[in-house]
Amino acid sequence: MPANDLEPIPVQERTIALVGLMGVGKTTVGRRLARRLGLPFADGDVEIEAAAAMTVSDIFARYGESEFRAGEARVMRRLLEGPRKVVATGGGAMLNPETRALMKARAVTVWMRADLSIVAQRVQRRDTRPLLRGRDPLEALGQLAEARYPVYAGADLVVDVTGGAHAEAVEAIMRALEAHGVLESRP
Ligand SMILES: Nc1ncnc2c1ncn2[C@@H]1O[C@H](COP(=O)(O)OP(=O)(O)OP(=O)(O)O)[C@@H](O)[C@H]1O
Ligand SMILES: O=C(O)C1=C[C@@H](O)[C@@H](O)[C@H](O)C1
Ligand SMILES: [Mg+2]
Repeated sequence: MPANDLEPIPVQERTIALVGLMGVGKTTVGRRLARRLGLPFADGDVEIEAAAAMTVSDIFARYGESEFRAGEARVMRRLLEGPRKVVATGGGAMLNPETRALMKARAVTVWMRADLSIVAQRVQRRDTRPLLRGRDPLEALGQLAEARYPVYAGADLVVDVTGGAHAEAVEAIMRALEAHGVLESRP
């Protein structure tokens, strides 16, 4: 069904979709946020890996990025059409126009934004990101930021998560969700 045919849903019933660059904390913060909200958690990359029975790196290596993106769009559709949850999206998921349209209809999108220097340090911990492999992380992330920030900027909420611990990022997102009317006000 095209995204436009889906009934718009109230903000309090929407899935919370975290978007932003690789390494900004979508997975690790998203899992904690879901626990805090008492919602299920799903990770786009994990779901793609489960569907393909291979790692993101292997999908890129064997089939190329465009196949990965097609699979990513299918997984995002399933996650966004399903019950309310917190979703950590893959860093490139929001670039797909269909996924964006579904997000608009079904989710509250939260752009997690952090200084590139911090993100560059974090992504060096694991070599699981094919778009960064063999490249200077700060330079590669800078190029991705240039191309993607205008897209991420279309998110419903922008939360700066620079520097702090995971718990601080969760708090910052909770405050933004509250201000947006997604959560009941807390005392
Ligand atoms: N606020 C934070 N404080 C400390 N470490 C963090 C914070 N956010 C993320 N990290 C660490 O940075 C690394 C990358 O985080 P994470 O995997 O959650 O990012 P991601 O946005 O899901 O990236 P990807 O798009 O590659 O899946 C992890 O080692 C994580 O523990
Ligand atoms: O930013 C991206 O394009 C990517 C981010 C990761 O989450 C993975 O989806 C993959 O490594 C591609
Ligand atoms: Mg992740």
